[in-house]
Amino acid sequence: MELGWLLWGAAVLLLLLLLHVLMELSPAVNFALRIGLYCLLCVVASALTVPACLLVNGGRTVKNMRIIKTVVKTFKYFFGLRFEVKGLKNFEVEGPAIIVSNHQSILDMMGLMEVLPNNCVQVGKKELMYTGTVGLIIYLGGVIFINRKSTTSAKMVMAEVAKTMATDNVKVWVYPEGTRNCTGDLLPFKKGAFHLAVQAQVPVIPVVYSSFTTFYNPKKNLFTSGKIKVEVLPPIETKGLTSDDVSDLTDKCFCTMRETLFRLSGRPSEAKDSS
Ligand SMILES: CCCCCCCCCCCCCCCC(=O)SCCNC(=O)CCNC(=O)[C@H](O)C(C)(C)COP(=O)(O)OP(=O)(O)OC[C@H]1O[C@@H](n2cnc3c(N)ncnc32)[C@H](O)[C@@H]1OP(=O)(O)O
Ligand SMILES: CCCCCCCC/C=C\CCCCCCCC(=O)OC[C@@H](O)COP(=O)(O)O
Repeated sequence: MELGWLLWGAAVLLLLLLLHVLMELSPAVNFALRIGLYCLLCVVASALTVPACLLVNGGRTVKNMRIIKTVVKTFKYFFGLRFEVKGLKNFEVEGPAIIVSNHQSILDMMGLMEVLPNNCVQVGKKELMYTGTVGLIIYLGGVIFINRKSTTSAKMVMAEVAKTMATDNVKVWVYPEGTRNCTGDLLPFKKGAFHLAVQAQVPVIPVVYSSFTTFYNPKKNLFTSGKIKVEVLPPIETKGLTSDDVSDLTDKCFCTMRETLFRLSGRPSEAKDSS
């Protein structure tokens, strides 16, 4: 029996050693293992968090986001990631708001939870519902699912949100690029978030994460430890704006966020070029 355990121990040690050597030798293996670990963490942590959410809050509610946030905030230690956050006070607006931020990777869930204010749900693509335990925890957290392939149906869901966010007093977090983009720049913004803000007459709060490109690049199999600067910018008021003003509001927010992204990522000259 004792010899059996000893052999198991030796086998596990050997496996860990082999993985370590492979990770040192091959960036592709290193990248795959680190991303694999992230996905595994999400799946396992979700499986453990689902019962906690059900026991504490009974079902699908934004209150579950507090529990999810507490769990996800520990993930950064596994990957040697650090966040430097500024401007959290800008979240302290009276009542609901639309929060918009840049979206670089699935790793963004760590940055999201690092700063997520209370009573805040995200808008997510409906495909996320079918990611097993992760889909279940996202559902329980109250995420609003949209079908990106159908503008009509996405608009209907968001119009409904515009009606309920005041009564429910929730903030809504939208990634206006509409997809992940890890180029160090922003994609042109979709307008849904800004229509929502104007329809509900609530402020837009931009949040900008510095570029991941120095420590994370799937094309180059790069994923090391790193520091992410996060800035919560002052709210942009929408009181009195109408649907005719949505394009200007979108452009204004885009320019402010792009300038901030370049500043945080150490690219000040390009920020000047874009203005
Ligand atoms: C414990 C362990 C846990 C582990 C883990 C936990 C994680 C727990 C957190 C999970 C968090 C998930 C986070 C997911 C993150 C994503 O899934 S990101 C992807 C999904 N999100 C989005 O796509 C949001 C951004 N997209 C939009 O807002 C888009 O505008 C829409 C609504 C989808 C529409 O798409 P589109 O048709 O391609 O876009 P767009 O060109 O803007 O609109 C077309 C026309 O419709 C108009 N329009 C658009 N929206 C509207 C509107 N609402 N009203 C009126 N007109 C409108 C536009 O003005 C435009 O007309 P024109 O101005 O050109 O005449
Ligand atoms: C029974 C089915 C089993 C399926 C197992 C799937 C396992 C998935 C495991 C881990 C995934 C962790 C994902 C955390 C949530 C990430 C949210 C996110 O970043 O979604 C991407 C979305 O914003 C934009 O998508 P695209 O860039 O347009 O694409």
